[in-house]
Amino acid sequence: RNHCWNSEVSFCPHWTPPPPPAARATMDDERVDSCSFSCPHDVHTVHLSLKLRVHFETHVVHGVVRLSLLAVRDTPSVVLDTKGLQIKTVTASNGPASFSVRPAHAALGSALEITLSSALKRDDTVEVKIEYETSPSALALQWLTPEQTAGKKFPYLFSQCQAIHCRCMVPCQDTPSVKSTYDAQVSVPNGMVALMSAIRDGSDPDPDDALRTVFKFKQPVLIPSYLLALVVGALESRKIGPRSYVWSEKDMVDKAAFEFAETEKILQVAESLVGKYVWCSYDLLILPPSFPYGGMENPCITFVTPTLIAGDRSLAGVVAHEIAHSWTGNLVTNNNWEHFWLNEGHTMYLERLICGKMLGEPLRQLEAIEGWNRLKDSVKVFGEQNPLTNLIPNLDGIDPDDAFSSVPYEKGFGLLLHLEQLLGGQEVFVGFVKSYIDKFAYQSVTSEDWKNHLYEYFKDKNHLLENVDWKGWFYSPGMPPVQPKYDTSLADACLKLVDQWIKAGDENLHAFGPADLKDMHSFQVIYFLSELLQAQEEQTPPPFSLKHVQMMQQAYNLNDVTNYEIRFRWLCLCLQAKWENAIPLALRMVTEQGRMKYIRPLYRYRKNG
Ligand SMILES: CC/C=C\C/C=C\C[C@@H](O)/C=C/C=C/C=C\[C@@H](O)CCCC(=O)O
Ligand SMILES: [Zn+2]
Repeated sequence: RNHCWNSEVSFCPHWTPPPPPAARATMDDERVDSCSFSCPHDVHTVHLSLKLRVHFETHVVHGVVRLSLLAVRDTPSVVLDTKGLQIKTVTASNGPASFSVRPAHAALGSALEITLSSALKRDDTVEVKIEYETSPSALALQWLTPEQTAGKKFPYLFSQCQAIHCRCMVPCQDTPSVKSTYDAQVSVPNGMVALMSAIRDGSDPDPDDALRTVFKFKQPVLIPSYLLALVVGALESRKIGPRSYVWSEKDMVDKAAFEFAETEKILQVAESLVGKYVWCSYDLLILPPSFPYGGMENPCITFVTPTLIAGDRSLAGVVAHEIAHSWTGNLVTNNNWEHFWLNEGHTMYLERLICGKMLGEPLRQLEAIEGWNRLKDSVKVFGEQNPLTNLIPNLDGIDPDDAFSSVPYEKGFGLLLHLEQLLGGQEVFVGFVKSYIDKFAYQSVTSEDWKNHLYEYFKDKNHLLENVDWKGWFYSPGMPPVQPKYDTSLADACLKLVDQWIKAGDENLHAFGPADLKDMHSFQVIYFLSELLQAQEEQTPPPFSLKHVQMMQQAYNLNDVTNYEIRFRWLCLCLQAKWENAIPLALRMVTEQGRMKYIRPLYRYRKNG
């Protein structure tokens, strides 16, 4: 049941990766990535070859990286991104090289400038080899002691490179405007397994240390640096489909295999919408509870939070999201982080299309309605005049982590749903999305590239596109200029129950009971609570009293619900109504897992008293 790592050495034996595109013409305008010091106008990293040794005793990764570089114009030097790295040696294949590490920027780290002995002419190639060490405080790397793991016997390490943390792990061009293939060898203590965002390519005893094992990987598909990923731990696997395994520590792996058993079906639905999956394998890694996100779309192995394990597969929508990223984000990539909505808005759109195909269109519509509430929450937290609520924000001098919110996801989705309704419906608009993916696959694009293709694809409907308030959608803060229309057939029952609760006086709260929710899908319960929260925060005075919350617990026993999406909204409602009994439950939720989507809002209630 637990396959031997080596027995899957050639997991994709007959798979030939797609040919990379012809190198895109050098960008005419000096479009820069304000989050990177590297110079994509000078050179492009075509391939990285990594040799990493993971040292748990010091929380350091020792690395040797060989960067294969292609000059896209004449240049005497190469500039890479680093953060907290100790650069030991730098050599170049075209002769002696010197290097200097520039003073550090708080968020962006330090530029590593490499001066070559002979300048590069356009189309020249050169290999630069760098020996370095990471810092124990590298933001990209989360180290766990054995006590912090489920098994308690081995330590654990996982990476999170999106958006600009790869530079803490490898000196590189840490910008999504550059895409490279990679191969890697990772040496770890015996008894532990290393996995990367790549195809597994076997493992061998470490020739330099009998107490270590070397795991090998290859990623022949072009990826941006933020999709480089590494995990090392006492990992086991279970096969869940012809091209998929789940990986986790022993105690979680069987539950994960059940929870994500529909992965292959989701992959096939996605392929039916937007074409062939080019990454060969699709595995899922269930991380320890401290993982800060619902999922991260690392190629070949999506990283997910254990909070998705609801026991009834009801939270697999995140897996649909991460699978969708195999096309939007990982194949067609935002050129820089100001165009992040291209990654996330299209992926939300595909995620909800998959939901509609698998669970029915009414549920896609309900997810869309709930998403509008998510967008309202983010606009409220940032402030409706905050330029970070623009769909395309200016990130000069801003750390992308500080700009992160539901805006690129839900304002981006809202624009695409609006265009679907404007331009002829779902089947028509999915045709555009597939055409956008086919045109820009393996490339990095801006919103201008996307918009030009939209106008080209719908050349007979440009009169409709001319009426779209592009400035309002792209470059204005706050809520969008237009709200899409929705099929409210599933939402209506939720809104009716909300209305009943809000209108019920304290004296007749006994009218409510478990039958109210019995026939509701979990998405409807989530939306019911979401709407109650909206009412609490939008109405003065808040319509939901402490008595209401206490009676709702009596009617529905939501304290015992384990579905994190429901539990999170319920505890927010309890804290909003200042029910002190909820405080220990909320403290348990913010300490037993690290997903920021849940932790940040719950702590805001503490701050607001
Ligand atoms: C305008 C913002 C521009 C760039 C931000 C990019 C990355 C921010 C960095 O914090 C990384 C984010 C990673 C997100 C990963 C998964 C999310 O899709 C899920 C988030 C919500 C959840 O937990 O489900
Ligand atoms: Zn995403």
